[in-house]
Amino acid sequence: MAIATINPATGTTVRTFPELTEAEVEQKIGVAHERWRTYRLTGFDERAECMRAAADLVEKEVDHAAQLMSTEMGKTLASAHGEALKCAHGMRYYADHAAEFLADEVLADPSQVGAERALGRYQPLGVVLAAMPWNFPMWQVMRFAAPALMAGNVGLLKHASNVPQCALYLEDVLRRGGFAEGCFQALLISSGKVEAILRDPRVVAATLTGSEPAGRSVAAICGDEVKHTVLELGGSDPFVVMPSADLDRAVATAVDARVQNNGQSCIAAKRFIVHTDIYDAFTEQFVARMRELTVGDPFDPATDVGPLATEQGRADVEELVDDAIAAGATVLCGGRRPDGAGWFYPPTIIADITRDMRIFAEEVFGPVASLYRAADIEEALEIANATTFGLGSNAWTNDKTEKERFMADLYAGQVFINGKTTSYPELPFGGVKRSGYGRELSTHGIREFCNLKTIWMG
Ligand SMILES: O=CCCC(=O)O
Repeated sequence: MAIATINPATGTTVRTFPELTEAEVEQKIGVAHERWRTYRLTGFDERAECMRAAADLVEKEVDHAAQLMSTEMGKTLASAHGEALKCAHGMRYYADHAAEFLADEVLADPSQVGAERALGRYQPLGVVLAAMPWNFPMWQVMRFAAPALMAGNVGLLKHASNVPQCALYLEDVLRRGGFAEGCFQALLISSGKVEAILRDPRVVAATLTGSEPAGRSVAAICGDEVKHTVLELGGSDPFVVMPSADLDRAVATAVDARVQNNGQSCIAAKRFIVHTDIYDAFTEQFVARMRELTVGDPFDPATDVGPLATEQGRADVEELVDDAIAAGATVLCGGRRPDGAGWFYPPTIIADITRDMRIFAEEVFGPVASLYRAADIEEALEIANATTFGLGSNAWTNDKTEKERFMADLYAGQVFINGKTTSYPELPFGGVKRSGYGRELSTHGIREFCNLKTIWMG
């Protein structure tokens, strides 16, 4: 795939970028490695000062940052604004808390291990490669970069090929914030160049947010090299609605959760599992609200749902929907692409899904909701967990016992009760099963790329 800004609302190529040569990549890895040798010795205060200065710049330049995101991948301008501000919040969060999260863990009674003093110390690992996706082109990167830099690591970014300007902006804003040359570099390369980087001894670890095949490939190479990885690989999140739920709130959140980011979020609710007693009432309102949404230009404030980010992405969504229809599923709204330019796809709800349909098992990365009827909580949980993914999950109920059941038995990295699954710097983020492993954000995210060194002094 060419490295280019292609406006998904029109399909026109706005700007292309030459791919780095192998020699240029080699030079950048060298710069990163050299930089790390001194950067690792800087203190938290110095790093925090740069991080806060960069956060100030992101806030000041929020309009520009948002414009880049909407142009490159089609999210609505309002959501792009929100994403840029979320980056600034995450940057400040780690600037404020890194020292506390990475403080020495001193053994209160060192005599237990025959020492005068014993402790665990978090030290940076070195040069880390981040392979990041286009769907949250700034937030996904910054939630790696902020903790990694605050911990004393340096970063190389292999961003998705359709968001090069976002990648270059982030490199630039961190440098202008005061991070020295080489602390964070964007590599404009195709995925074919990633293996050599992962195998380079100067690159010590990798984090990837993206597809399952991409994650498998990075994990296999890093496994071969015995290098640490964190993987966040999509999901097919369940959204269970029980009879005691506040139906209006559940429906409003269902719509928002499914069409957020034009339907392209790994933690978007994708499978709506509704108790039979309220199935008809929920469905009627859900369909009505999905139909009301305005699909169009992401720069128009009236737009709720912009285009899908890539032509291939829309073709993938269409293929899953068409496969379900051909096998007997019912389309309650949407289901057909509009005529005209751009990679638009309408908010869609599909019912009567059977387990042999691809849509039952695969992640739909577009504004398409799959609807299921459950006779009781056992069946709801069974359907919810009948997936190879395990990223986020949602349950709507006001019954105390049911809340406990969902917290205990939804097999996922995150369970949100009566609310939309959302990432927060303050909470761990990650999955189980084929949604990946390791955690981003919170205290856990910053520790992922640290060597917890045991120190024993006699
Ligand atoms: O696409 C993955 C989730 C992104 C987020 O909301 O943090």
